[in-house]
Amino acid sequence: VLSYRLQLCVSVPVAEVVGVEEGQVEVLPHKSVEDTDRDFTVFYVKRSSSRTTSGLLWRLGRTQFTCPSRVLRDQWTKHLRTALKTHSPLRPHRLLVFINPFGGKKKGRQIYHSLVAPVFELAGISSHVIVTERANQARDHLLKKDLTGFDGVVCVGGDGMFSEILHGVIGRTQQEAGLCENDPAVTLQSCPLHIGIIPAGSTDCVCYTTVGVIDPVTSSLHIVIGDSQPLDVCSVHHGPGLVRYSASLVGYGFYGDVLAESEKRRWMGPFRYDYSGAVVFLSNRSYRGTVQYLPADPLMSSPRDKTRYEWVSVDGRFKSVSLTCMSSSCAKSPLGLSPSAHLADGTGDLILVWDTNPLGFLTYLYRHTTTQDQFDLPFVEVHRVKAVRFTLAGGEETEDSEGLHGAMDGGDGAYVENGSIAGSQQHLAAGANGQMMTCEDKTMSPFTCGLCCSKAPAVSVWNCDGEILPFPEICCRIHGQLVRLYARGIEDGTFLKDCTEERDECNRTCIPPR
Ligand SMILES: Nc1ncnc2c1ncn2[C@@H]1O[C@H](COP(=O)(O)OP(=O)(O)OP(=O)(O)O)[C@@H](O)[C@H]1O
Repeated sequence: VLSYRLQLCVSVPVAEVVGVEEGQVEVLPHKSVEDTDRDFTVFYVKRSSSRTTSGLLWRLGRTQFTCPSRVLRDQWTKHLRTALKTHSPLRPHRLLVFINPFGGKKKGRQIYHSLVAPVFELAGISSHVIVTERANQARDHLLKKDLTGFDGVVCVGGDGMFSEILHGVIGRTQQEAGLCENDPAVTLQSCPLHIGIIPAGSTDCVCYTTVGVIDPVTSSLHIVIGDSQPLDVCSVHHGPGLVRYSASLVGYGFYGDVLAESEKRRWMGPFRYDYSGAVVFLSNRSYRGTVQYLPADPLMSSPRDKTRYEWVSVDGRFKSVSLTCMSSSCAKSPLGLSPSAHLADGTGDLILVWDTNPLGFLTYLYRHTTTQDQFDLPFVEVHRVKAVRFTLAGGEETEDSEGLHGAMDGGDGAYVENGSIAGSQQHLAAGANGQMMTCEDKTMSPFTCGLCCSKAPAVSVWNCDGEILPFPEICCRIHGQLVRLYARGIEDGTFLKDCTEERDECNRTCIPPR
């Protein structure tokens, strides 16, 4: 606990002290040092509530101390630095930083050098910075190059850039562990490298969901103090192989169509999403399909309780089928696609929106922008799941997920590694081991045509974290806590609400005991 002589008292947990410097020092917005013999400056995390977002903005707080002598000053700085090392073992020392210079408003480089690098330098972090020259450069680097000595990887960019780094970090870990990523039944190894996200994209959904604000300084402070937030990841498989990993949204129907439309209109910039959303909404499409899901444990289960978790199958016509491992919130939808989804409980939320009339679907979409419950509608259902499989209606089966079924309907409800991809599919079709629900009664007769297209397509595409998957038949498995982010989830800001002085310009910090 630090205190100083004026009436003001600032309490800072050691874990939130960013650095200690001799002299009277300023770091942001510009570095200045007045080197005096008896002074030292302590930098720490200072919170302030954001009027526009749910999370708390973090700022670099700064307090100067004057000691009676230089000897005493040196004792203070030495002891404080030792305390930081002892109390914060997860603080990174060396980071690999990838900057996408073309993400969002193309300000990645500027954001990093003016707001983030000074904070890293203050915290004594050495960084190796790579400004990417092409898509997938960061992923390839992580898969192939020597990563010895790095504690973490920092992504300066948006969700697409984060996805690249996610694929690189997961792929590298499985390579080194000798595990086959193609087999959905294999339990993947969690990744030792932490990932930090400095938001510099268009949507920055993963950053918003895991930190609560889109703010480079807040994110850089989470990195330097070594915060650690585990994250579930979904692997998406098609045929005999892995297609992609997803941290936020795997969506078919509406969300797939919006992405496909917006890709055609890249020239419009970020506005293309709103425009494409309107076009797809007006085209009023819905798609037939069969969704099979493995429900998550309803209550805490024991590996010895011999409970069988059975696949559930639903068949019908859907406006959208979405699977998300996190709430997937963003500035436009502050509570997100599934507001109570957990970041790291090993489950995903499956949201089925049955075919309905346009007004009903508009209500569903609109509720994402408000605090109203978007699941409290008769044509929407949501399930907490461990795995999902989607096939086109008509009974054509693909071979992709038979291994998953075989491995995952085992007696203790746990995943069982099973090298063979064969043979356990029949029980689903026959309904012997799963529940088959045909929900024609929930399904409205199809709208064949909307305002914007003359002929409704029979099949949509999947939107996997902003990438189009052109094949409809996929199976997905949630991998609990596969990666770790330098974050801590969204902090509760209610304790700041009563403090009228805690604004950006305020020098005080009010921190409740943790
Ligand atoms: N140097 C580069 N040139 C072209 N594309 C790149 C480069 N570096 C990265 N990319 C690719 O650009 C894509 C988009 O980048 P990014 O996610 O950073 O920005 P965004 O699309 O504006 O933001 P968001 O994904 O949050 O909407 C990523 O899929 C990434 O693979």
